[in-house]
Amino acid sequence: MTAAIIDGKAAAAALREQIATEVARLRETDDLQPGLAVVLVGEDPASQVYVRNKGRQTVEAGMLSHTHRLRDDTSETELLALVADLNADPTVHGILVQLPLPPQIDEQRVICAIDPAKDVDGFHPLNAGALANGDPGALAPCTPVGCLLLLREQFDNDLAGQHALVIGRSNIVGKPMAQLLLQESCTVTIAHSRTRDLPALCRHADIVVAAVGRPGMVRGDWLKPGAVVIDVGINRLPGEGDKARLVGDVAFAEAREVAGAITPVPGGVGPMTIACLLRNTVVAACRQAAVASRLA
Ligand SMILES: NC(=O)C1=CN([C@@H]2O[C@H](COP(=O)(O)OP(=O)(O)OC[C@H]3O[C@@H](n4cnc5c(N)ncnc54)[C@H](OP(=O)(O)O)[C@@H]3O)[C@@H](O)[C@H]2O)C=CC1
Ligand SMILES: Nc1nc(=O)c2c([nH]1)NC[C@@H]1CN(c3ccc(C(=O)N[C@@H](CCC(=O)O)C(=O)O)cc3)C=[N+]21
Repeated sequence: MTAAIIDGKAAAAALREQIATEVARLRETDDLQPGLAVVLVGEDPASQVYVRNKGRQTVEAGMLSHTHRLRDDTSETELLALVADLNADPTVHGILVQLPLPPQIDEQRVICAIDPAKDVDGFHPLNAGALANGDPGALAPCTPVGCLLLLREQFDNDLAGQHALVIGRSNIVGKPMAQLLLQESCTVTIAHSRTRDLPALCRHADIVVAAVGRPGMVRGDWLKPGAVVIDVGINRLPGEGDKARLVGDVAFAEAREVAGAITPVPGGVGPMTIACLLRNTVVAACRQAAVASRLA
């Protein structure tokens, strides 16, 4: 079997189209222009690319984009002061502080300082708790929501009863992914670095979401034939000349021979993450302005 390739780039473009339509309507009828502030501390090249793409796509959707670039040696106090300013700024409806942060800054303290209503990453404990409670209004983390939208499309919106294996248990991807799949009535297994016999677990899974950060870790012969594979991993390997080559956490060529459908890297989950960030920003803006949204 050769797997269908799940086109995240196209799905993300379609979602951004819907978002742009909704933003145009909000600006016209409610005089509301959703605004997203992105804060980048330091100069990690991958983060720079990501932050640039976000800024561009925010503007293309008709929204306001505020980008704050801070030095690598920024103190926690300085960053918390900026977050407080953004919390108080009525033109900012969504705040994203790019992770990871340099070691002198306590990430949890910064995440907790963001107004939960503006926490479009869905990382604040209040939003994480709302997601765990199954609150449909929770602002949920963008990457797992993007994965879920791709999965729903594969399963005609009915994931009930599917065996889902999530590899990785971070607060950003693995844990919220598991919560969302559970909410869809999947039977969910969460694997991590201490999991025993991951290949055997994987062979039982109808859905595999790999969010590990290890290039090509999930092998073709780990997969149940026909499984749907969502590859969250973004790993940069040395490529031709000084260009990096992006690869996922799944050995793509092998997996393609066994899986029913698989996301590529790049062009899979990554573009969906940004589209979902824009969507969360519109939803957050509508709530802050007490205006009905047609997106949520
Ligand atoms: N496409 C996108 O939009 C995004 C992509 N990413 C990418 O996804 C990947 C994961 O990101 P993130 O969740 O932040 O990463 P973390 O490093 O925070 O988490 C990695 C997880 O993988 C687990 N793990 C590590 N080694 C193994 C192993 N050998 N077997 C099983 N599990 C293992 C770890 O287990 P333990 O907890 O035991 O240490 C941990 O839970 C990265 O490549 C990242 O770049 C991230 C965010 C967005
Ligand atoms: N507060 C916070 N929120 C995040 O959501 C967050 C973060 N910090 N830190 C870093 C990770 C990583 N992440 C990506 C998003 C999009 C692509 C993406 O668009 N990738 C393109 C390729 C882009 C390229 O060429 O580098 C693709 O996969 O096709 C990648 C990675 C969000 N993250």
